[in-house]
Amino acid sequence: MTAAVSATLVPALEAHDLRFGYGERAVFDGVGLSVGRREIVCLLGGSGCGKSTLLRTLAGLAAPQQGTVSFLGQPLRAPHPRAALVFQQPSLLPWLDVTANVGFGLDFARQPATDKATRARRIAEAIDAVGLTPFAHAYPAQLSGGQAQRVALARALAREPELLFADEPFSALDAVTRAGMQELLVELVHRWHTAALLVTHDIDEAILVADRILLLASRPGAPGRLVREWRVDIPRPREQHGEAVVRLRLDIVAALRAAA
Ligand SMILES: Nc1ncnc2c1ncn2[C@@H]1O[C@H](COP(=O)(O)OP(=O)(O)OP(=O)(O)O)[C@@H](O)[C@H]1O
Repeated sequence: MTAAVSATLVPALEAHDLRFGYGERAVFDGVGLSVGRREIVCLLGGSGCGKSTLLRTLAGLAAPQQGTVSFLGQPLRAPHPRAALVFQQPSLLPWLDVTANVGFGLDFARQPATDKATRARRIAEAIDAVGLTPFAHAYPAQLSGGQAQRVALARALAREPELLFADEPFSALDAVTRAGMQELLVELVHRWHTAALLVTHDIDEAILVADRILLLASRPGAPGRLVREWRVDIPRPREQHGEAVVRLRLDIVAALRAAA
């Protein structure tokens, strides 16, 4: 087998037996998962079960007290330059316009150096992909919440990541904007040939977006654990009221109740 072929078999992300806690209290324990190349995995769970903490640990922002995380087959001990993050708040710099905010994503520590032309191309392509070319020189205060989150997405994509970590990226948006952003995310992940790990508490969002759903749940006082997994083979675009979607939603609701 050639090196190129074997490299494609290495998952984007792999974690084994992870534990993280504050003091004596474990937030999650015994967590193992993987995200394949170009795969969209949703980490679904109720409020407070440890989703964000797990995402931070998987992204190298928090060190696990037990277990290992590998990114592209290598142990991960700090945020990886080929990974990008999007959070609930777009966290744009108010004194920079859209182009400069997207470019800022290329200036983070440990990003590979890019020449001026490549940098400009990557920024322009990412802004175009999220439909904001007419706003390329607008400032954050001139953007709607949905547009600001598009800039955050463009800032992540301009880095050409192997894996996009997203923590409830659309939960602050209205329902219509949110539906559009979910479709856009799937389209961009496919177009950029990246993988994505999306944290959400929204069952419908997980079903509409994911290739695979992992359910994280915790009983009161107990650490969060991955309790179920679903492969979502429903063809896209997925209809919210389609038979397969409704059936999967019922199954997830039942699993959430059983885990509570
Ligand atoms: N800095 C901290 N110190 C102590 N406990 C914390 C800290 N950060 C989070 N926690 C606790 O860890 C648990 C998991 O929090 P986390 O934010 O990961 O959950 P979540 O599933 O993402 O919740 P939500 O969906 O409401 O954002 C919660 O009980 C929270 O109170």
